[in-house]
Amino acid sequence: MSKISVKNLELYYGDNKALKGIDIDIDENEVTAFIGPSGCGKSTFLRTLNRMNDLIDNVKIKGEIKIDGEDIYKSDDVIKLRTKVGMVFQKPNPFPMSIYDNVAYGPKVHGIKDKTTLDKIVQESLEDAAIWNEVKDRLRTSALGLSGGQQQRICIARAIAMKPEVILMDEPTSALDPISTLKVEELIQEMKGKYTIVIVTHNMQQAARISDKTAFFLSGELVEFDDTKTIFTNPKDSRTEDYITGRFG
Ligand SMILES: Nc1ncnc2c1ncn2[C@@H]1O[C@H](COP(=O)(O)OP(=O)(O)OP(=O)(O)O)[C@@H](O)[C@H]1O
Repeated sequence: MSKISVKNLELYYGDNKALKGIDIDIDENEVTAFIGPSGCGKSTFLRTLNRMNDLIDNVKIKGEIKIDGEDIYKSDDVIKLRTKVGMVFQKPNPFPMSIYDNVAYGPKVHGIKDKTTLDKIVQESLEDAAIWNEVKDRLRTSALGLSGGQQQRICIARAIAMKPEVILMDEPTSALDPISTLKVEELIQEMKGKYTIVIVTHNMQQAARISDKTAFFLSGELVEFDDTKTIFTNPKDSRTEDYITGRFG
């Protein structure tokens, strides 16, 4: 079933047309990967899905994005949208506070004060982010003392604590070493089924390993979107084939 439905989406930064009419349906509880060369609009498109581009000056957006049938640009409740559609960034960016407070932060801002409830949310989120066992004895120490890979899983736990339905990830492993990358990839695999995950990656092997569907972007256009297996073994468009075989990009 499609969770996110995008029709003829165009985005301009000033006069620069960065997205040129994107049409895509993203299925629920799957991992969808966005690939393509630098500057093709992957991150821009990802950010439209929870209106992060609203924060950038001079951005104009046309077209339609529906999540669960609701046009997200027609609603004024951006806070509600960003609760439903969480985000994990390229560089792990934990807040300079304890591990516990990082994860409890969002729920607290949303008015949850009861300690037992917060304890439960923190534990469940850290468990879901596959990092509970590594940090359960040091919840009150600073998240900044963790390794980069652990910090990224704390950031994923922080996103999970808001009980999102969709999680957007912008190159979540590009700043991590291979072992941490593997852990985050395994985590993404475990998370699907429960969450709709959309991930931008420069790493084609990663897209092939973890995603169900892959979208290939080029110069602001969505060139091809299909099952990951098809994209990597039998693409229909010659530009997709050129890219995945390393002929450019
Ligand atoms: N904040 C911004 N202001 C103006 N132009 C921008 C901004 N962000 C991106 N762009 C432009 O939009 C186009 C698409 O950029 P975007 O970052 O979405 O591509 P990308 O595929 O994610 O690239 P990369 O893989 O290098 O991150 C580029 O031409 C870029 O210069």
